Amino acid sequence: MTFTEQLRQEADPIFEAIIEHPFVRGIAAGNVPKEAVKHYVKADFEYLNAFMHVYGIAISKCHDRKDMAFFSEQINFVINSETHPHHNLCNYIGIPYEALQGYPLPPSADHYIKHMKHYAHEGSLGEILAALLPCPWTYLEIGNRLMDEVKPDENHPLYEWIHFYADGEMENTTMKLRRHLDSWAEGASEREKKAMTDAFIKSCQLEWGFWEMSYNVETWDLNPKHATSTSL
Ligand SMILES: Cc1ncc(CN)c(N)n1
Repeated sequence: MTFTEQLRQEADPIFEAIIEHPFVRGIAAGNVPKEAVKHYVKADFEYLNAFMHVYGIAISKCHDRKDMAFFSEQINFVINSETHPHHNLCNYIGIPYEALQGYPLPPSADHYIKHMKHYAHEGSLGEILAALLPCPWTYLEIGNRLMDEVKPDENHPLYEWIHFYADGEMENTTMKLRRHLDSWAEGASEREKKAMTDAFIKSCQLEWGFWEMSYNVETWDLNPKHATSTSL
């Protein structure tokens, strides 16, 4: 079994919990509460900005141009393509995309980006890859599962969202990250493999937490101004 196959096996209950999450079930049924979608898009716009920052830091740790090219293509993909599913969600709730940008992150999303940035600043390239991988991998599995289950046609309000994540490009990104991490793991010590596993499992849990945060429209409980600054 490869290292990433072992990670996937260990994280299986979390992947299943994500697929069964009420927000994801709402995407399948085309009836997610609109407030939850609005909360999700606001947080996800900032989350993807942080994700690109982490890719940028990963580039600074690469020695090989092929690796640099991979991370820079991923930044390009987020900027130029991953806006499509956001536009689909914005059309669904009838709010312009621009109106949902620049908001401070709710606690669970704030935790997730700080977790990734921790590995970006303190970790090896392998630990960064492990922290990043659940982002495309969980969405790829959501997309594939919903395609199989729902077989949405163009009348489904979230057809484009589902198609986007079930598409070959997501598979491509996930496979490239997996191959990279598998080859890193071959030369890693037991201590580093444990750290990579920890980074991966926590990112999976934080993916679940992101859906939960959106569905429950999570906010900071005590709300003085300083507690809500974006801190990116
Ligand atoms: C929180 C989160 N995780 C993953 C993805 C898919 N790139 C996303 N858009 N947002």
